[in-house]
Formats: sequence, structure tokens, C-alpha cells
Amino acid sequence: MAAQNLGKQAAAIRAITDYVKNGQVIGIGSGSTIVYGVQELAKRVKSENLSVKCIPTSFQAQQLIIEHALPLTTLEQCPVIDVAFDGADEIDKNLTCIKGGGGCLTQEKIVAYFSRAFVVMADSSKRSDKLGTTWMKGLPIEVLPLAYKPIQQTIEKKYGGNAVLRIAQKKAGPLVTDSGNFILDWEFPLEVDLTAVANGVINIPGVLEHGLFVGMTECLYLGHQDGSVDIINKQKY
Ligand SMILES: O=C(CO)[C@H](O)[C@H](O)COP(=O)(O)O
Repeated sequence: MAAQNLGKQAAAIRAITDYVKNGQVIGIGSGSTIVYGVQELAKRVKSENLSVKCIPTSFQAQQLIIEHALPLTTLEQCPVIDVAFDGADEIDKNLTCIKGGGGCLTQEKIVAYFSRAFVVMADSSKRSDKLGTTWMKGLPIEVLPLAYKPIQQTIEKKYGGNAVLRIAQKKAGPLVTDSGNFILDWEFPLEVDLTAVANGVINIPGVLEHGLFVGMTECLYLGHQDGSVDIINKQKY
């Protein structure tokens, strides 16, 4: 297994071990790290005969839940989630995350927000002293397709940087999210107050969500390639 994947797996196993309890409603994030989390969850559900319900944050997450024969539910049926697990693209010391590298940020943020605990699992390469220095692909912003151009121009004019329309792979044209929208990856100037700007960006009509998760993470599990895991709680900061 690649070194980075060892870190992802170690973090995911430890997070699932610590947080999952019988009877919980569990949010399932998206990306490659959560795959290890779902594998571990399925193992525990089987071996301990746990009764849980899972809420997906994407089509990928829904498929993972189904493939592992875990019970699938919806926010309509279970509007309060006990714990949501997800990966991240970059995380700073305040446990603020950039998410959305996989294009699922809006559903991910909804599920995280309505969870009693939002737990991030990541390999150690995701840790950063300053957001934007290890994840160089920009802050993902989900927008309504009809408004992408004026939103792009407004962000660049008002806040600087480049808001790049994410292009699909193996399909001509832009990437279309699970909710039928476009993503602008905003390569922001490092000197901006990212939280303040993200709060401004969200008020532009046609912007649905951005991938900055501020004050949401209860606990970060950061896995290293030797199998060790740092557990970093919100209270530490
Ligand atoms: O935000 C996400 C998807 O929208 C993912 O959680 C993020 O991209 C991390 O992915 P990975 O676990 O593959 O590193």
C-alpha cells in the first residue's frame, strides 16, 4: 500500500473505533480516506452486531454504503446525525478545513453541520500552517451553472486570485456536481482573510456553498505512514 494510504487507513480505523456506538446515525463523507472508514465501520457493524444508519454526502458515499451492506437513510428520515466522518484537502491548526477536492462540498457541509460531531480523518500531508500552502488547487465554490461567469468575475475583481471553472475528466466541458452545479476553484491570494472572504463569497447570488469548514471539526485524526495517529481535539486550541 502507498505510504500516504497507510496514513489514511490508520486515521480512519482509529476514528471509527473511537466514535462509533450502537444505535447511531452516521454521516459518510466522500473521497479516498472515507473508503477505509466505511470498511472499518462495516467490519464493526458485522462483528459487534451494531445497529446504525448511514447518511451519504455524495453519490460515491451512497455507493460505498450500499456496497458494504450498511443501512442507508436520508436527512428527511434522520434530520439529526450523531457523528459525521469525512476527509479533507487541507487542515490548519484551528481545525479549519478546505474541502471539496472531490466536488462534494455542499452535501458534505450540510451533513457536517447537522451532526453532533464532525470528525475529520486524514493523512499527515493534509496538515498545514497556512491554508492554501499545501492544497494548491484553490478553494472549491459550488455555483449555479447559469451564473458561473459573473460569479467568477466578481470574485476575481473583489478579492483577487483566479476562480477557475473545474473541467471534467473523461467528459468535454465543466465538471457537473451531484446536485447539477459547477465548481469554481478559487486560487486565492495567500494574504486574504480567508474566513472573512468566504463569508462574503457566500452572499453572492448563485453561490451555493464554499469548501471552507470553519469551527465545525470536533476532532481530527491525522494518520502517519508508520501507522501512528495524532488525535487533535477542538478544545486544544
Ligand atoms: O472534500 C472532499 C470531497 O469533496 C474529500 O473529503 C477531500 O477531497 C479529501 O479526499 P481524500 O480523502 O481522497 O484525500
